[in-house]
Amino acid sequence: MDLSHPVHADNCVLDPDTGECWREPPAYTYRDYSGLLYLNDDFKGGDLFFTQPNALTVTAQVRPRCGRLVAFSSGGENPHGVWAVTRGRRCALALWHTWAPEHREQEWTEAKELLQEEEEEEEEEEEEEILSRDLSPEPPSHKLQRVQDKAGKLLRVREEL
Ligand SMILES: O=C(O)CCC(=O)C(=O)O
Ligand SMILES: [Fe+2]
Repeated sequence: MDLSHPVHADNCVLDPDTGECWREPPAYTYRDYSGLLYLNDDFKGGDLFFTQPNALTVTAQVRPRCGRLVAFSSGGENPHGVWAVTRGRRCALALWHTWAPEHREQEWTEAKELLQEEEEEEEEEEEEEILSRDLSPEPPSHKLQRVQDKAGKLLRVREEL
């Protein structure tokens, strides 16, 4: 087989003899999802293909087209390679997504914290409002009870007195 990119998995070391894929260095073990964005199609050969863990049996093939994006999970379940480019130049942008917290972007963390703060403030305001209603001189016709639902969101359950 003449290949531009040998068969591999993106986050583990593939052993085609056993079909196992070792999630250890030198593999980029923190990769969770892979994306390939193709930037041109004026070349010959260079199709992306997926195989079974034996690295031989081709299960799917994708022709790069300008603007085509291929996405797949990065593990041993997706061994893939690239056939030889026989004419022209093939341009592609490889992208990887990780859930690993140590690779989290600082801005992402900050935005998440800001949103969390805002949510907590809103909850506090709501709580104060409910308390002040309960303390009002007129006898309340309803008692508001707060219940924490599974997703952690606050639900108000009106309980008739
Ligand atoms: O260029 C492609 O189609 C595949 C590249 C790839 O598999 C990789 O960079 O890990
Ligand atoms: Fe890859």
